Amino acid sequence: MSDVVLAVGLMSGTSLDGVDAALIETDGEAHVRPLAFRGEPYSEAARATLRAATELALAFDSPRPNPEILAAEDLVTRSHILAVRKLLVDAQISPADVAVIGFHGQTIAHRPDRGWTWQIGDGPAMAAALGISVVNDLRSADVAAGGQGAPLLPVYHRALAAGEAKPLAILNLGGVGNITWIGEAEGDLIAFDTGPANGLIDDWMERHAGRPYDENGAFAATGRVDEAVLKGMLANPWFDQPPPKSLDRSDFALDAVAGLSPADGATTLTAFTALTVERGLRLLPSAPKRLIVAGGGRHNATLMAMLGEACGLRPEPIEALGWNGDATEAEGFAYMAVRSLKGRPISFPGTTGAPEALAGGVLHKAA
Ligand SMILES: Nc1ncnc2c1ncn2[C@@H]1O[C@H](COP(=O)(O)OP(=O)(O)OP(=O)(O)O)[C@@H](O)[C@H]1O
Ligand SMILES: CC(=O)N[C@H]1[C@@H]2OC[C@@H](O2)[C@@H](O)[C@@H]1O[C@H](C)C(=O)O
Repeated sequence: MSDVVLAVGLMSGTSLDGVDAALIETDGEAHVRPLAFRGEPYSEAARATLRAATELALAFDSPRPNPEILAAEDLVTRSHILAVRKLLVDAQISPADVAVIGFHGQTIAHRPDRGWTWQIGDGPAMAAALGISVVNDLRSADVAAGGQGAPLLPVYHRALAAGEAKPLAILNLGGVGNITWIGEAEGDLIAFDTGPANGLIDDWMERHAGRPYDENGAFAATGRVDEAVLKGMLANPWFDQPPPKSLDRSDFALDAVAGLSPADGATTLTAFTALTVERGLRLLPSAPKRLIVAGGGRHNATLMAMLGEACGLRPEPIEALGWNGDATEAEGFAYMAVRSLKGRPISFPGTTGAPEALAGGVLHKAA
């Protein structure tokens, strides 16, 4: 295992909750050893800046320079640089010992249908500030080749699940949900976005409860599911559309639940998320033996209970496999950066709909 290196991965997800930074030791293949993790929450002001940038970017026909977006990018870059510095101090690792940083950046608009996806974050500035090579823009090559540009985590999920019984499903419940199905045969990898995961719940909580999210699902536990509203939301033909498919955080809205009480709205949206996953499971080649859950949504007890009921499969937090579900995404981008350095693929026909297995990412070398 001579080519095992130290790599940092950085993710700022669609929930705009903060920067996740992970340090792993990996060869970009089967060897993965998580070493350290830090989550750095964004301030309210930072969240507002990022939210404004996403609203602006979504209205664009294609990515182009804009002062507000450049200011948001500067914020993203500086927050991530700080997160890496703190992570390395915690881990007592010198920057000189880190081979590469996988810098996902902040998705401000995801429009594969228009031929682009846009993650902000200045790779060259980060490489210069930290003296470590940076791989960013991990989705664009896939979209340019006709893929969805997402989800990218499946290649990491496959490495994590190497020793587990198959078929296995790994569900990521972030702002948006995505699922990875790993089959028994080599190369059996299917993945797609399932729908909004916590995104709509967070929006509802912010608007009707003055809180950024429904901690442990306590609020949703107090309401009732409005079956008629839920049925209407699930009638969206997107859920039956076969993969590949991916979403922008804003592709679903709160209109359908607008007339409900705050508690019933939270409960109905939580049930909606659970049932979108059940719809996703129907699109898989075969039923998984286990449903492993990563991402912040695994902390929502009401959502996890509803998932179990909807899917007929007990959802297990990814900790059941010995991994830290708060760190999985950031670790995944560290792993992908190492693969990128080696020219190894990070997206596949079964995951993003890429025409063939594709490498991705843009390298910015440390000076
Ligand atoms: N204790 C908790 N109880 C309920 N929900 C929680 C809890 N902790 C986190 N969450 C939910 O998880 C979300 C964050 O999850 P995560 O960090 O996985 O998303 P993300 O990475 O930003 O999104 P994406 O994966 O779509 O890019 C929060 O916005 C919140 O809704
Ligand atoms: C465009 C974009 O940033 N998509 C995210 C988002 O958040 C979850 C889901 O939607 C997934 O497709 C993706 O992130 C994960 C990390 C992925 O690419 O696997």
